[in-house]
Amino acid sequence: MAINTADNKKPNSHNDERRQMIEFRELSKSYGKFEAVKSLSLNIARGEVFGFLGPNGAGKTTTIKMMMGILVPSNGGVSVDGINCHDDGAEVKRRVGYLPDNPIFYDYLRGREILQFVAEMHGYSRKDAAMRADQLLMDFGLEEVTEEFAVNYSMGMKKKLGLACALIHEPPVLILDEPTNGLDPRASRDVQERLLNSAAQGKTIFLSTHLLDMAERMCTRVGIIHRGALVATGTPQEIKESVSSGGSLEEIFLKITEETGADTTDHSLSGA
Ligand SMILES: Nc1ncnc2c1ncn2[C@@H]1O[C@H](COP(=O)(O)OP(=O)(O)OP(=O)(O)O)[C@@H](O)[C@H]1O
Repeated sequence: MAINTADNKKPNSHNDERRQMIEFRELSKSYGKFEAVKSLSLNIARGEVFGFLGPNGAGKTTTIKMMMGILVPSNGGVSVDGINCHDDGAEVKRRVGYLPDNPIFYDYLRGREILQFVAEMHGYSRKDAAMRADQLLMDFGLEEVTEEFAVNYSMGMKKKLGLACALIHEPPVLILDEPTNGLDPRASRDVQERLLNSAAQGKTIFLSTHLLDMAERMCTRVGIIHRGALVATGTPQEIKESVSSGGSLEEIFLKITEETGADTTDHSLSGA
């Protein structure tokens, strides 16, 4: 089963083009003969919180790495705010805050130093970088570990520090790979609340996850990727209604990702 959408259409009016913040155009990636991402076409509008859902190995991280210019597409492309992610990675990074699945820091820099360093890399003066760092450390409840080396941070603290790094230059777009992976429920809830605050400020958020309850709580729209192909997009409610009435998103997700193994039926849901 595949649920397809009007996303696959190219924007055909000036208004459409201005509305879109992230545009995937037949984005594909092969590792040797293995197709990890298959002709992904999708538009994400400004201000959307888009959940990119998929089981292990579906192609989420590969897609995000192409968005960040870390991997070169085998075919097609992706742009952020009209800028091609492959051709002009530096411009894209000015507009995007990126949280990798496993954020890596210089182990022997302290939390405050890492944030200041990232802020200065984004062009803030030393004084402004220090102020931004202090503000974010407080926002994320890390004020008690500002002088601790990152090597000693727990997974939850590292994720929060990574998110603070992603937000430090106040980007309009956040691209987050499994933002709550490995967090305990309290830390996960903290991070989700922080992201909802960012969404309320009008940021466009593209996040990958396999946690369906989080997607349901946070996302204005979701896309399900399975074996490299986008098989469904729509609001969580639309997806639930399209497959069966009354089912949870988890049930739908299991159903879709089970059936798509053998079936490529198209199910159109919503426009971009
Ligand atoms: N460098 C690589 N070389 C070969 N195959 C790769 C490489 N990186 C990823 N793959 C394969 O591509 C597929 C997609 O991987 P990817 O990491 O994008 O999935 P994912 O959806 O992020 O999975 P997970 O939720 O487990 O992190 C997987 O089958 C993976 O084994």
